[in-house]
Amino acid sequence: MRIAVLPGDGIGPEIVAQAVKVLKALSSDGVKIEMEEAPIGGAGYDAAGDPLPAATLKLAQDADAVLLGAVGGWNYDTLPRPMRPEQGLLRIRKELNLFANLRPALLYPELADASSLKPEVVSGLDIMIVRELTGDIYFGQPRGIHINANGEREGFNTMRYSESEIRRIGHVAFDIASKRNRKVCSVDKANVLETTELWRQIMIEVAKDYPDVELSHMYVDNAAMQLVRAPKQFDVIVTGNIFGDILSDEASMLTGSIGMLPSASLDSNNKGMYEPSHGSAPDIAGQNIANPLATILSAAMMMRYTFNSEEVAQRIENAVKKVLANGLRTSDIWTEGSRKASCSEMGDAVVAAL
Ligand SMILES: NC(=O)c1ccc[n+]([C@@H]2O[C@H](COP(=O)([O-])OP(=O)(O)OC[C@H]3O[C@@H](n4cnc5c(N)ncnc54)[C@H](O)[C@@H]3O)[C@@H](O)[C@H]2O)c1
Ligand SMILES: CC(C)[C@H](C(=O)O)[C@@H](O)C(=O)O
Ligand SMILES: [Mg+2]
Repeated sequence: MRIAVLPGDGIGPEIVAQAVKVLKALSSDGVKIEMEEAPIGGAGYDAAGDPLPAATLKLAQDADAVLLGAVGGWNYDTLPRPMRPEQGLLRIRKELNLFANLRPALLYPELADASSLKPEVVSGLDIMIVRELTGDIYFGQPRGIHINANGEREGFNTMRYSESEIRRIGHVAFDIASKRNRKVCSVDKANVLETTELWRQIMIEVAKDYPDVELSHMYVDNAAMQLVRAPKQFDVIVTGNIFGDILSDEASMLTGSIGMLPSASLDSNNKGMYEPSHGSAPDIAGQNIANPLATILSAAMMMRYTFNSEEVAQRIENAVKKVLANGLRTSDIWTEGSRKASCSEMGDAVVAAL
């Protein structure tokens, strides 16, 4: 297993170091893993004047999988847009054709008291959010800020999806639902936006190939409300890039913290990049207090999706469960009666539990 390790910025290096510890522990147990590190985001800009240095992209292209921390930081916000850390992330997703972003919102029973919702509303929660990742308003042209006919500045972006882009993410969602509880909820804003009216039409077409999977549709504003009212009604949610970005952060709080939500970003051959759903958390960077579990659980997803090793994936997930069951918590998921752990202590505990 050749893994490109891209720690990035802020808490990125702190949380990635914990996932690397876990991978090294597996490696010393006979799983063959080679890892090589490279800078991305602000670290890429600092090292090579580019948030996605050519050497980093090459390393990622040559690897079987990529482990990424997070990118971004306040000191980069005034750079010209192409130089900003977030552009490095968007470019690597596009370059590697990682169109399918899987964000599982799963409540570990031990964290029921850390969830933003009452235990009876969230217990047993297991939702898979399938977010399209290489299209939508993120990439649509034209975009920019120009002077309009009234002589004032005007900002504009274009929400755009082609039929084939919608179809391929639809198939990913239905394939996943076939192996779960056979329900896909497609989230759109078809009452207002043509792009998502097409989205809905294509989802209905894709559903014809999956007679045992039930398709429903929901407007995104209602979906945001339903996620906190009755989240267990969902099995698989499929949605576009921008709605998926927002809904997955919302769903993370049902699981206790944004620090618990892993992700896999896959191409059509399950080559993938694995990263927590959260960002570089500049407000807590450098303090060794970030929750590394989303990153460690992303490494488990890497074993499952790219390396086809369900057994190793479950070993990592079971180790996380064990640590939580033992009452260890980083500050974001800490509740009365549990023991507070730093980022590195949490990583050490998962390694010990392996
Ligand atoms: N995939 C990515 O690399 C990614 C994702 C989101 C945001 N960002 C970037 O990160 C920077 C900060 O963005 P933001 O503040 O909006 O979002 P964020 O996710 O970085 O942080 C939001 C809040 O959640 C907390 N948090 C996040 N991860 C945590 C963890 N593992 N443990 C404990 N607490 C955690 C932070 O401390 C903060 O209070 C920006 O530059 C943004 O563009 C990057
Ligand atoms: C940093 C940003 C480009 C990114 C996104 O919007 O996709 C982040 O919020 C995420 O969820 O991975
Ligand atoms: Mg996001």
